[in-house]
Formats: sequence, structure tokens, C-alpha cells
Amino acid sequence: MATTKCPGTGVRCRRRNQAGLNTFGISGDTAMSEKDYLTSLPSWKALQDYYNNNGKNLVIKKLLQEDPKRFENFSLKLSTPQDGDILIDYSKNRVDSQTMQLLFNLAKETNVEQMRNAMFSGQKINFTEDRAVLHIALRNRSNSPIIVDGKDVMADVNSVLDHMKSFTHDVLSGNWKGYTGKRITDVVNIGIGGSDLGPLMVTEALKPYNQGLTLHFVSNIDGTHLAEVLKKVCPETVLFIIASKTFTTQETITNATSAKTWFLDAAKDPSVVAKHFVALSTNEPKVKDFGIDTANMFGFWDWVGGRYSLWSAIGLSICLSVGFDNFVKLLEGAHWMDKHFTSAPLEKNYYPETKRQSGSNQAGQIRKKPFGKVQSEDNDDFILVL
Ligand SMILES: O=P(O)(O)OC[C@H]1O[C@H](O)[C@H](O)[C@@H](O)[C@@H]1O
Repeated sequence: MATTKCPGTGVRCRRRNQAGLNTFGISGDTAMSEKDYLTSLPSWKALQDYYNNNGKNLVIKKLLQEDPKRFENFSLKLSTPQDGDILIDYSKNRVDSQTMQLLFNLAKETNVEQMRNAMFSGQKINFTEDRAVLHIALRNRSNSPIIVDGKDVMADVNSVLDHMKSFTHDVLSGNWKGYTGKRITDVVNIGIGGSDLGPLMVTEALKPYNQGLTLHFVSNIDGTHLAEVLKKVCPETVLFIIASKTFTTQETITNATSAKTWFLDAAKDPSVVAKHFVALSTNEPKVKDFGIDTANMFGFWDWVGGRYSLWSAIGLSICLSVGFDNFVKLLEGAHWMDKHFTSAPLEKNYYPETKRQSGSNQAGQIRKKPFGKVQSEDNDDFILVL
């Protein structure tokens, strides 16, 4: 590893080497860009050659006609311990057995499994920002220690979850009252990007589990978005969630400021803002500046990427929609899939046991029965193709 120089320049490379990581798993000097480096790899070239020679034959309709078992061969059924099967169907993608093998070769050559393990162990694999990438800690229901900068992050994760739990209980039970003593009926999540799309998607998908509150999401800087939502809610019974990792995103802060002005027009008293505004953020000083009581702030950390933040405090709108217990089930499901991701090696997901044992799984061979049977940690067998 010491002799390895990463593609890219300056700081970025140094950081990779400090972390003891070599994304691409080769030694020697490489002065080229990451993209050029990737496309120079033998496994990439083999994939490109295969596409150049065979790409025109990869027509989904034709592939399905030629192989009546294509669906079985190119799909994956995972049996969860309590909630039935998850079906992953990639038979309608432009891949055949050879493509899959070439993709696995590429994954091997680029050290995907090593990088996965580095991610799960809290190493700073976000090289550009020198940060760990640990949304998986947010749903680490096993509670096994995950160390970042010498500290186990699980205590903080669990403490925020406890706060979310008690708050959700208070709001759903009606203990939490608005400024005129009425219970909350509507929740407006103001955020954008990962602070909007994840919770919006999950609350939509899990509508059958809604516990009674009406959820609204405002993201657009165009005032119509907020104005139309405000027509549907009442200042006495609405709760605004200001969701922003940085608390500096212009769209969000503009909409949040407009919402506060609208609220104060009715309530008149700035001291009651605390009953109707909470913040989800990593930036306590900015939350304070905005006028939100930091007792009503739900924190998270720089190692949570925006696009994965629904598993963090950003998921508060999900909790308020489906209840905390269902939110925990969501975390548990994701944790189960994380365990699968870390425990099932790439080939095991694809090659049949018998072929693998007989050692005939050489690169490039076309598999007749590309299945593997794998034991989950919970001792349920499931069939893996990917
Ligand atoms: O949560 P915020 O700091 O307000 O950022 C909101 C969003 O901003 C950008 O669009 C980023 O690319 C997203 O990852 C982030 O979720």
C-alpha cells in the first residue's frame, strides 16, 4: 500500500493514502484522472469490448424470448425474517450472464468489497470532504460500536432516536399543544434535496401506516409552493419542521422565514414559536439565530450524506406520519439489508454452489444456472443472483 499513488491530484491523493485506502487497488504511479484510470483497467476494457461486439444483441425482448428462464436467472428473492420476500428483478435490463461476470470482474479490480468494508468500519471514504460515510450507523440496530475519530458514534445516534421517540409520542398523543392549547393536526416539512425527497418518498409509500397527522412538504423556492400549503393549515394546529443539514440552504431558509412571518402574523407572540417550529440540523448556532429553541433541535452529523439522511433526524416527518415504532421497523429492515450487503460476497450472490466448488467459475464463462443459495444470519435460506 505504501507504494501506491492514487489517481487524482494533491490533497485528495494524500488523504486516500493517509486512510490507508487505495480505491482502485493497483500500485505504481498514476498521473491520470480517475476517469481515465478507470477506463484503462483491463476489466473495464473487457467490458467495453464485450459491449462493442455484442451490445447490439442485448435487446431485452430478444433476451427474454431466447431464455424462458431469464426472469428466474436474473432476479433475486430475499426472504426477510418477518416481512416476507423482497424481489429484485433485473431481468429487464440489458445484461446477460457474460455481462454480469465482466461487471463482477470490474468490481473486484476496483476493490468494491474492500471499500464497502472501509465504509462500514467508519473510515473516511469521502475523500473530497475527508469524512466518513455512515448512514449505516443510523440504522445499526445491532448497536455494535462504530468508531469515528476514536469515538463510538452509537451513543449519539441512540440519544437522538430517544428524542425523536418522545417528541413523536407527545405530538401523536396530543400532549404537545399549540399556542392556543389545541393539538397538532398538520406537519409541514420545509427542506430541499435530501432534506425533502427521502422523507417525502417514504411518507408517500407508507401512507397506509399513517397515524392521523396530515403531512405536507415544501421545497420549491417559488412562493406558490408554500402559499398553497399554508391555505390548507391553521397556525394554531400546525407544526413546521425546518429540515436542513447545513441550515444555510437559501431555498429552505427563505421558505422557513416566510412560514415564521405567516405564523407570527396570527400568533403575534415570538415566545410561542417554540411550540410550532422544530429544526433538524447539524448546525446549532444557525438554528439558534433563526429563533428555534435548541431544545427542539434534532441533531445529526457531518458523516450523514444529504441523500441518505432520511435515516437520521431528517426522518422526523416519517416518525410523525407512521409513528416511532414503524420508523424503527424501517431502520430494522435497512439494517437487515446492510447485513446482507456486508456478508454476501459478490460471487456467492451469483454462482451456483456446485459450480463454485468444482472451481469452474473462471472469468468470462457463461453460467447456465446463475444461482447461489446463501444462509442469512437469521438462518433463512435465500436465493441470490446478484
Ligand atoms: O440539508 P441542506 O443542508 O439544506 O441541503 C439540502 C441539499 O442541498 C444540496 O442539494 C445537496 O446536494 C443535497 O445533498 C442536500 O440534501
